[in-house]
Amino acid sequence: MDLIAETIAAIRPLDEAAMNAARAHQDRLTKPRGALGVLEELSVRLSGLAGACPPPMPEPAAVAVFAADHGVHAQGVTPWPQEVTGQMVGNFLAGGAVVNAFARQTGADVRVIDVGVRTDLPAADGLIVRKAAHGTADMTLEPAMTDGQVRAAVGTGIELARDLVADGHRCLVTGDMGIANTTASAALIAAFTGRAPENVTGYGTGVDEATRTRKIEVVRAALERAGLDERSDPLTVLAEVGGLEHAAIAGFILGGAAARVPVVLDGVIAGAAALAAAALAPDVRGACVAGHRSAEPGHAAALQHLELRPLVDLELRLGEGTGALLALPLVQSAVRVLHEVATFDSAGVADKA
Ligand SMILES: Cc1cc2ncn([C@H]3O[C@H](COP(=O)(O)O)[C@@H](O)[C@H]3O)c2cc1C
Ligand SMILES: O=C(O)c1cccnc1
Repeated sequence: MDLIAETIAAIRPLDEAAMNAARAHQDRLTKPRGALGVLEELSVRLSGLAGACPPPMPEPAAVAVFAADHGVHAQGVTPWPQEVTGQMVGNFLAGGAVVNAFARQTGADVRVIDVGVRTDLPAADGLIVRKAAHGTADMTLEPAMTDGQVRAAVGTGIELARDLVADGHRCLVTGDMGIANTTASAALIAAFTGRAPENVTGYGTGVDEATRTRKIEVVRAALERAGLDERSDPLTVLAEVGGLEHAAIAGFILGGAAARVPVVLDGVIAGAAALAAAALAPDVRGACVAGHRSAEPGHAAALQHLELRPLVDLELRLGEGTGALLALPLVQSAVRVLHEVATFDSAGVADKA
Protein backbone atom coordinates (compact mmCIF):
# COMPACT_ATOMS: atom_id res chain seq x y z
CA MET A 1 0.00 0.00 0.00
CA ASP A 2 1.30 3.50 -0.72
CA LEU A 3 1.62 6.23 1.91
CA ILE A 4 -1.71 7.92 1.06
CA ALA A 5 -3.73 4.69 1.07
CA GLU A 6 -2.02 3.52 4.25
CA THR A 7 -2.80 6.82 6.00
CA ILE A 8 -6.43 6.77 4.90
CA ALA A 9 -6.76 3.18 6.15
CA ALA A 10 -5.46 4.25 9.59
CA ILE A 11 -8.17 6.91 10.06
CA ARG A 12 -10.94 5.66 12.36
CA PRO A 13 -14.14 7.08 13.85
CA LEU A 14 -14.18 8.80 17.24
CA ASP A 15 -14.20 6.49 20.27
CA GLU A 16 -17.74 6.49 21.71
CA ALA A 17 -16.73 5.18 25.14
CA ALA A 18 -14.20 8.00 25.65
CA MET A 19 -16.79 10.53 24.52
CA ASN A 20 -19.35 9.18 26.97
CA ALA A 21 -16.74 9.33 29.74
CA ALA A 22 -15.99 12.96 28.85
CA ARG A 23 -19.71 13.88 28.88
CA ALA A 24 -20.16 12.22 32.27
CA HIS A 25 -17.04 13.94 33.63
CA GLN A 26 -18.16 17.37 32.35
CA ASP A 27 -21.44 16.85 34.24
CA ARG A 28 -19.57 16.25 37.53
CA LEU A 29 -17.38 19.39 37.30
CA THR A 30 -18.05 22.40 39.55
CA LYS A 31 -20.11 24.44 37.10
CA PRO A 32 -23.67 24.25 35.88
CA ARG A 33 -24.06 21.44 33.29
CA GLY A 34 -23.36 22.67 29.76
CA ALA A 35 -22.07 26.04 30.98
CA LEU A 36 -18.96 25.84 28.81
CA GLY A 37 -21.09 25.50 25.68
CA VAL A 38 -19.11 24.77 22.53
CA LEU A 39 -15.96 24.10 24.58
CA GLU A 40 -17.69 21.16 26.27
CA GLU A 41 -18.58 19.65 22.89
CA LEU A 42 -14.99 20.19 21.79
CA SER A 43 -13.61 18.48 24.90
CA VAL A 44 -15.90 15.51 24.22
CA ARG A 45 -14.76 15.29 20.61
CA LEU A 46 -11.07 15.51 21.50
CA SER A 47 -11.59 12.73 24.07
CA GLY A 48 -13.13 10.62 21.31
CA LEU A 49 -10.18 11.42 19.06
CA ALA A 50 -7.59 10.40 21.67
CA GLY A 51 -9.69 7.44 22.85
CA ALA A 52 -9.20 8.65 26.43
CA CYS A 53 -10.74 11.03 28.95
CA PRO A 54 -9.02 13.31 29.60
CA PRO A 55 -7.20 13.43 26.27
CA PRO A 56 -3.58 14.66 26.26
CA MET A 57 -3.23 18.45 26.46
CA PRO A 58 -3.02 19.75 22.86
CA GLU A 59 0.50 21.10 23.36
CA PRO A 60 3.09 21.70 22.20
CA ALA A 61 1.48 22.87 18.96
CA ALA A 62 3.14 23.41 15.60
CA VAL A 63 1.88 25.52 12.72
CA ALA A 64 2.98 24.30 9.29
CA VAL A 65 3.02 27.04 6.65
CA PHE A 66 2.93 25.39 3.21
CA ALA A 67 4.00 27.76 0.43
CA ALA A 68 3.41 27.37 -3.31
CA ASP A 69 2.67 29.34 -6.48
CA HIS A 70 -0.27 29.21 -8.86
CA GLY A 71 -0.33 29.21 -12.66
CA VAL A 72 -3.78 30.82 -12.54
CA HIS A 73 -2.02 34.00 -11.40
CA ALA A 74 -1.57 34.69 -15.16
CA GLN A 75 -5.36 35.27 -15.41
CA GLY A 76 -5.17 38.53 -13.42
CA VAL A 77 -6.92 37.29 -10.27
CA THR A 78 -4.85 39.36 -7.84
CA PRO A 79 -2.85 42.58 -8.04
CA TRP A 80 0.05 41.09 -6.05
CA PRO A 81 3.12 39.85 -7.94
CA GLN A 82 3.86 36.15 -7.65
CA GLU A 83 7.29 36.91 -6.16
CA VAL A 84 5.53 37.83 -2.90
CA THR A 85 5.04 34.12 -2.14
CA GLY A 86 8.80 33.48 -1.97
CA GLN A 87 9.48 36.81 -0.30
CA MET A 88 6.97 36.02 2.44
CA VAL A 89 8.72 32.67 2.97
CA GLY A 90 11.83 34.72 3.80
CA ASN A 91 9.75 36.81 6.17
CA PHE A 92 8.38 33.67 7.92
CA LEU A 93 11.94 32.35 8.36
CA ALA A 94 13.08 35.71 9.76
CA GLY A 95 10.15 35.70 12.21
CA GLY A 96 8.60 38.89 10.83
CA ALA A 97 5.15 37.83 9.63
CA VAL A 98 1.83 37.92 11.49
CA VAL A 99 1.93 34.12 11.83
CA ASN A 100 5.25 34.43 13.68
CA ALA A 101 3.84 37.04 16.09
CA PHE A 102 0.76 34.90 16.82
CA ALA A 103 2.91 31.77 17.18
CA ARG A 104 5.08 33.52 19.77
CA GLN A 105 1.93 34.73 21.54
CA THR A 106 0.46 31.21 21.71
CA GLY A 107 3.66 29.19 22.16
CA ALA A 108 3.41 27.34 18.84
CA ASP A 109 6.41 26.20 16.80
CA VAL A 110 6.53 27.38 13.18
CA ARG A 111 7.56 25.15 10.27
CA VAL A 112 7.88 26.58 6.76
CA ILE A 113 7.64 24.20 3.80
CA ASP A 114 8.32 25.08 0.17
CA VAL A 115 6.00 22.60 -1.53
CA GLY A 116 6.00 24.45 -4.85
CA VAL A 117 7.23 28.03 -4.94
CA ARG A 118 7.96 28.93 -8.56
CA THR A 119 11.55 30.03 -8.05
CA ASP A 120 14.27 28.25 -6.11
CA LEU A 121 14.61 30.05 -2.80
CA PRO A 122 17.99 30.67 -1.17
CA ALA A 123 18.85 27.90 1.28
CA ALA A 124 17.97 29.06 4.77
CA ASP A 125 17.95 27.64 8.25
CA GLY A 126 14.55 26.19 8.99
CA LEU A 127 13.30 26.04 5.40
CA ILE A 128 11.96 22.60 4.52
CA VAL A 129 12.20 22.18 0.73
CA ARG A 130 9.82 19.57 -0.70
CA LYS A 131 9.01 20.99 -4.11
CA ALA A 132 6.52 18.80 -5.94
CA ALA A 133 6.66 21.32 -8.84
CA HIS A 134 7.78 24.88 -9.54
CA GLY A 135 4.24 26.20 -9.14
CA THR A 136 1.07 24.79 -10.68
CA ALA A 137 -0.05 25.13 -14.29
CA ASP A 138 -2.89 27.52 -15.22
CA MET A 139 -6.07 25.60 -14.33
CA THR A 140 -8.11 27.43 -16.97
CA LEU A 141 -5.92 25.84 -19.68
CA GLU A 142 -4.84 22.46 -18.32
CA PRO A 143 -4.80 20.45 -15.06
CA ALA A 144 -3.00 22.46 -12.39
CA MET A 145 -0.98 19.40 -11.37
CA THR A 146 -0.14 15.96 -12.67
CA ASP A 147 -1.19 12.91 -10.68
CA GLY A 148 2.44 12.47 -9.59
CA GLN A 149 2.69 16.05 -8.36
CA VAL A 150 -0.54 15.95 -6.37
CA ARG A 151 0.46 12.66 -4.74
CA ALA A 152 3.92 13.99 -3.88
CA ALA A 153 2.43 17.11 -2.25
CA VAL A 154 -0.16 15.10 -0.27
CA GLY A 155 2.67 12.78 0.82
CA THR A 156 4.71 15.76 2.02
CA GLY A 157 1.85 16.88 4.24
CA ILE A 158 1.37 13.38 5.66
CA GLU A 159 5.09 13.03 6.40
CA LEU A 160 5.31 16.43 8.06
CA ALA A 161 2.35 15.63 10.34
CA ARG A 162 3.93 12.28 11.20
CA ASP A 163 7.33 13.92 11.95
CA LEU A 164 5.79 16.64 14.11
CA VAL A 165 3.88 14.06 16.16
CA ALA A 166 7.02 11.90 16.47
CA ASP A 167 8.78 15.02 17.80
CA GLY A 168 6.17 15.27 20.57
CA HIS A 169 3.71 17.78 19.10
CA ARG A 170 0.15 17.13 20.28
CA CYS A 171 -1.64 19.74 18.17
CA LEU A 172 -1.18 20.56 14.49
CA VAL A 173 -2.14 23.92 12.98
CA THR A 174 -2.51 24.56 9.24
CA GLY A 175 -0.95 27.53 7.46
CA ASP A 176 -0.56 28.62 3.83
CA MET A 177 1.18 31.13 1.60
CA GLY A 178 0.52 31.34 -2.12
CA ILE A 179 -0.41 34.42 -4.10
CA ALA A 180 -3.66 33.66 -6.05
CA ASN A 181 -4.59 30.75 -3.81
CA THR A 182 -8.03 32.11 -2.91
CA THR A 183 -8.98 31.55 -6.58
CA ALA A 184 -7.89 27.91 -6.48
CA SER A 185 -9.65 27.57 -3.11
CA ALA A 186 -12.91 28.83 -4.62
CA ALA A 187 -12.64 26.31 -7.47
CA LEU A 188 -12.04 23.45 -5.02
CA ILE A 189 -14.93 24.53 -2.81
CA ALA A 190 -17.30 24.83 -5.79
CA ALA A 191 -16.23 21.36 -6.99
CA PHE A 192 -16.60 19.65 -3.60
CA THR A 193 -19.78 21.39 -2.40
CA GLY A 194 -21.58 21.81 -5.73
CA ARG A 195 -22.08 25.52 -5.07
CA ALA A 196 -21.95 28.10 -7.85
CA PRO A 197 -18.65 29.96 -8.38
CA GLU A 198 -20.24 33.35 -7.59
CA ASN A 199 -21.29 32.10 -4.16
CA VAL A 200 -17.86 30.87 -3.09
CA THR A 201 -15.49 33.39 -4.69
CA GLY A 202 -14.41 36.37 -2.61
CA TYR A 203 -12.09 39.35 -2.51
CA GLY A 204 -8.97 37.48 -1.38
CA THR A 205 -6.30 39.95 -0.32
CA GLY A 206 -8.83 42.73 -1.02
CA VAL A 207 -9.25 42.86 -4.80
CA ASP A 208 -11.60 45.34 -6.50
CA GLU A 209 -15.06 44.49 -7.85
CA ALA A 210 -13.82 44.03 -11.44
CA THR A 211 -11.13 41.58 -10.30
CA ARG A 212 -13.62 39.60 -8.23
CA THR A 213 -15.90 39.33 -11.27
CA ARG A 214 -12.90 38.11 -13.24
CA LYS A 215 -12.08 35.57 -10.51
CA ILE A 216 -15.61 34.16 -10.75
CA GLU A 217 -15.24 33.76 -14.54
CA VAL A 218 -11.83 32.13 -14.09
CA VAL A 219 -13.23 29.65 -11.56
CA ARG A 220 -16.14 28.87 -13.90
CA ALA A 221 -13.81 28.39 -16.87
CA ALA A 222 -11.52 26.05 -14.90
CA LEU A 223 -14.44 23.94 -13.69
CA GLU A 224 -15.90 23.72 -17.20
CA ARG A 225 -12.55 22.71 -18.69
CA ALA A 226 -11.99 20.07 -16.02
CA GLY A 227 -15.52 18.65 -16.23
CA LEU A 228 -15.63 17.86 -12.53
CA ASP A 229 -18.67 16.83 -10.54
CA GLU A 230 -19.36 15.63 -7.01
CA ARG A 231 -18.47 12.07 -8.02
CA SER A 232 -14.97 12.97 -9.23
CA ASP A 233 -12.04 11.35 -7.43
CA PRO A 234 -10.78 13.79 -4.74
CA LEU A 235 -7.15 13.57 -5.88
CA THR A 236 -8.29 14.34 -9.43
CA VAL A 237 -10.21 17.40 -8.19
CA LEU A 238 -7.08 18.60 -6.38
CA ALA A 239 -4.92 17.97 -9.43
CA GLU A 240 -7.33 19.73 -11.81
CA VAL A 241 -8.06 22.96 -9.90
CA GLY A 242 -6.11 22.92 -6.65
CA GLY A 243 -2.74 24.14 -5.48
CA LEU A 244 0.33 22.32 -4.23
CA GLU A 245 -0.24 23.83 -0.77
CA HIS A 246 -3.88 22.64 -0.81
CA ALA A 247 -2.64 19.11 -1.55
CA ALA A 248 -0.01 19.30 1.19
CA ILE A 249 -2.52 20.66 3.72
CA ALA A 250 -4.95 17.85 2.80
CA GLY A 251 -2.13 15.40 3.54
CA PHE A 252 -1.29 17.20 6.78
CA ILE A 253 -4.92 16.80 7.90
CA LEU A 254 -4.93 13.11 6.94
CA GLY A 255 -1.64 12.59 8.79
CA GLY A 256 -2.91 14.32 11.93
CA ALA A 257 -6.17 12.35 11.89
CA ALA A 258 -4.30 9.05 11.42
CA ALA A 259 -2.13 9.94 14.46
CA ARG A 260 -5.32 10.94 16.35
CA VAL A 261 -3.95 14.42 17.01
CA PRO A 262 -6.20 17.48 16.61
CA VAL A 263 -5.66 19.62 13.51
CA VAL A 264 -6.72 23.25 13.91
CA LEU A 265 -7.78 24.59 10.51
CA ASP A 266 -7.10 28.13 9.38
CA GLY A 267 -9.10 29.96 6.70
CA VAL A 268 -10.45 29.36 3.22
CA ILE A 269 -7.33 27.60 1.93
CA ALA A 270 -7.43 25.08 4.79
CA GLY A 271 -11.20 24.77 4.37
CA ALA A 272 -10.77 23.84 0.71
CA ALA A 273 -8.02 21.36 1.59
CA ALA A 274 -10.16 19.85 4.36
CA LEU A 275 -12.94 19.19 1.83
CA ALA A 276 -10.45 17.15 -0.18
CA ALA A 277 -9.23 15.30 2.92
CA ALA A 278 -12.81 14.57 4.02
CA ALA A 279 -13.72 13.33 0.54
CA LEU A 280 -10.80 10.89 0.80
CA ALA A 281 -11.55 9.86 4.39
CA PRO A 282 -14.83 11.15 5.93
CA ASP A 283 -13.66 10.37 9.49
CA VAL A 284 -10.92 13.07 9.29
CA ARG A 285 -13.62 15.52 10.33
CA GLY A 286 -13.36 14.14 13.87
CA ALA A 287 -9.78 15.42 14.08
CA CYS A 288 -10.52 18.82 12.51
CA VAL A 289 -11.16 21.88 14.63
CA ALA A 290 -12.29 24.94 12.66
CA GLY A 291 -10.10 27.63 14.20
CA HIS A 292 -12.00 30.52 12.69
CA ARG A 293 -14.26 31.69 9.91
CA SER A 294 -12.57 34.03 7.47
CA ALA A 295 -14.20 36.79 5.44
CA GLU A 296 -14.08 34.65 2.25
CA PRO A 297 -17.61 33.43 1.38
CA GLY A 298 -16.23 30.07 0.27
CA HIS A 299 -14.93 29.42 3.74
CA ALA A 300 -18.40 29.49 5.31
CA ALA A 301 -19.59 27.13 2.55
CA ALA A 302 -16.72 24.72 3.22
CA LEU A 303 -17.32 24.71 6.98
CA GLN A 304 -21.03 24.12 6.47
CA HIS A 305 -20.30 21.18 4.17
CA LEU A 306 -17.86 19.76 6.73
CA GLU A 307 -20.35 20.45 9.58
CA LEU A 308 -17.62 22.27 11.52
CA ARG A 309 -18.34 25.25 13.73
CA PRO A 310 -15.65 27.94 13.75
CA LEU A 311 -14.35 28.96 17.19
CA VAL A 312 -13.46 32.53 16.28
CA ASP A 313 -15.05 34.97 13.82
CA LEU A 314 -13.02 38.16 13.51
CA GLU A 315 -13.38 39.00 9.78
CA LEU A 316 -9.77 37.96 9.23
CA ARG A 317 -8.67 37.48 5.62
CA LEU A 318 -4.99 36.76 5.92
CA GLY A 319 -4.20 33.05 5.96
CA GLU A 320 -0.68 31.89 6.99
CA GLY A 321 -2.30 30.05 9.94
CA THR A 322 -3.15 33.26 11.80
CA GLY A 323 -6.83 32.59 12.52
CA ALA A 324 -6.12 29.04 13.64
CA LEU A 325 -3.43 30.21 16.05
CA LEU A 326 -5.84 32.67 17.65
CA ALA A 327 -8.13 29.71 18.39
CA LEU A 328 -5.36 27.54 19.83
CA PRO A 329 -5.77 28.77 23.43
CA LEU A 330 -9.50 27.94 23.19
CA VAL A 331 -8.72 24.37 22.12
CA GLN A 332 -6.20 24.02 24.94
CA SER A 333 -8.59 25.55 27.48
CA ALA A 334 -11.31 23.08 26.48
CA VAL A 335 -9.02 20.15 27.32
CA ARG A 336 -7.49 21.76 30.41
CA VAL A 337 -10.95 21.82 31.99
CA LEU A 338 -11.08 18.01 31.89
CA HIS A 339 -7.64 17.81 33.52
CA GLU A 340 -7.90 20.42 36.22
CA VAL A 341 -11.41 21.40 37.24
CA ALA A 342 -12.65 19.92 40.52
CA THR A 343 -15.77 17.75 40.73
CA PHE A 344 -18.69 18.53 43.06
CA ASP A 345 -17.56 15.57 45.20
CA SER A 346 -13.84 16.43 45.36
CA ALA A 347 -14.45 20.12 46.08
CA GLY A 348 -17.31 19.56 48.53
CA VAL A 349 -19.67 21.75 46.48
CA ALA A 350 -23.35 20.88 46.63
CA ASP A 351 -24.92 19.83 43.30
CA LYS A 352 -28.29 21.32 42.32
CA ALA A 353 -31.34 19.74 43.89
C1 LIG B 1 1.95 40.50 1.83
C2 LIG B 1 1.00 39.31 1.90
C3 LIG B 1 1.08 38.44 2.96
C4 LIG B 1 0.19 37.38 3.03
N1 LIG B 1 0.04 36.40 3.94
C5 LIG B 1 -0.94 35.62 3.57
N2 LIG B 1 -1.48 36.04 2.42
C6 LIG B 1 -2.64 35.42 1.81
O1 LIG B 1 -3.01 36.03 0.60
C7 LIG B 1 -2.85 35.20 -0.53
C8 LIG B 1 -4.16 34.83 -1.14
O2 LIG B 1 -4.86 35.93 -1.62
P1 LIG B 1 -5.09 36.16 -3.20
O3 LIG B 1 -5.78 34.97 -3.72
O4 LIG B 1 -5.89 37.41 -3.27
O5 LIG B 1 -3.70 36.32 -3.82
C9 LIG B 1 -2.17 33.96 0.00
O6 LIG B 1 -0.79 34.04 -0.18
C10 LIG B 1 -2.55 33.94 1.43
O7 LIG B 1 -1.73 33.16 2.22
C11 LIG B 1 -0.78 37.14 2.04
C12 LIG B 1 -0.86 38.02 0.95
C13 LIG B 1 0.03 39.10 0.85
C14 LIG B 1 -0.04 40.02 -0.31
O1 LIG C 1 -9.44 32.90 4.35
C1 LIG C 1 -8.24 33.11 4.34
O2 LIG C 1 -7.49 32.49 5.11
C2 LIG C 1 -7.64 34.10 3.38
C3 LIG C 1 -8.38 35.12 2.85
C4 LIG C 1 -7.77 36.02 1.99
C5 LIG C 1 -6.46 35.87 1.67
N1 LIG C 1 -5.76 34.87 2.17
C6 LIG C 1 -6.32 33.99 3.03
